[in-house]
Amino acid sequence: MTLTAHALGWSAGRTPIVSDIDLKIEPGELFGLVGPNGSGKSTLLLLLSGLRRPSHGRVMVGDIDIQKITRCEVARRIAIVAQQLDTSDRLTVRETVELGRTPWLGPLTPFGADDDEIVEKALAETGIGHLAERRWQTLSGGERQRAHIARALAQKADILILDEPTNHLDIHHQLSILALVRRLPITVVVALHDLNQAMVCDRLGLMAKGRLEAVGMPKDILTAARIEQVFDVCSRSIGDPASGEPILRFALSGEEFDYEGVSCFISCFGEQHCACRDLRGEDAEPRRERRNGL
Ligand SMILES: Nc1ncnc2c1ncn2[C@@H]1O[C@H](COP(=O)(O)OP(=O)(O)OP(=O)(O)O)[C@@H](O)[C@H]1O
Repeated sequence: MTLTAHALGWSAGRTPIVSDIDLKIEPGELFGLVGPNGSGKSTLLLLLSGLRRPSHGRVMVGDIDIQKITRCEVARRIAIVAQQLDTSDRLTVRETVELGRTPWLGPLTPFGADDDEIVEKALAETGIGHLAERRWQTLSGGERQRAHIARALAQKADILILDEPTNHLDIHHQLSILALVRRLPITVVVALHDLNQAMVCDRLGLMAKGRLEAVGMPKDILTAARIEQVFDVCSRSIGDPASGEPILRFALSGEEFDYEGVSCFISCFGEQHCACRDLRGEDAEPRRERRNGL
């Protein structure tokens, strides 16, 4: 199902937080949102999910304006795992995941065997089947995160929105959640801080200062120049020795950065800006000359 933002914006009082977002996310696409802290990723995800009412513009799910349908109708189409979700209810993990079925239940459609099966599958896919009868309050941060993802999967929506789903997770669970997300035959929009993890997305949107700075293929979005401009760090892409897949390495300006066995001093600013540009492989020869001058 297509998810479209038209001239979308949200302001806190008079302060614009997210502005002028035009974006079309295609059915089945894995769309990643990257950007520095405070750039507006979570706000945009809340707007796209219908949990936050836009100050400007609109969000369409398929050809329906999400502000014009009920919360339950939105929830059948869009599931979200937002940041800092919590509950003080004395629920078990299974009961929490069962909440994902709520949009599909009604007086004539009570919780049944099909719902049980969906919940069981969501617990298994997120690797928390063994925690099903545990109380929510006894879970670790990573276990809670996986339970939230299970609840969203159980919702069986056409679009899944995830705000930093790998937060709190150890490396095994980070990779398994990302692999799961990639396998899902639905539209997924995911905010990620790890730019290497973001490389697996079909397309990326780069947020900066509340605006969508660029949208495109990961390799075209995560260029050294853009990373430097938006994140204020130097970066270079190296090939994985086994697969040849690009891996990004980062350094703060002014840090030592090992380049082809040569230790280079990097400065992102002023005269020595060129040293950083050299690391992108644009002009290796002048780099050596300039290094002498550093
Ligand atoms: N309700 C609010 N009132 C005032 N300011 C807000 C509100 N919600 C968000 N902001 C501000 O808007 C900016 C964007 O916040 P948002 O959480 O969308 O950023 P983010 O890109 O998700 O950040 P992070 O990577 O740190 O999670 C931040 O500066 C934040 O402080």
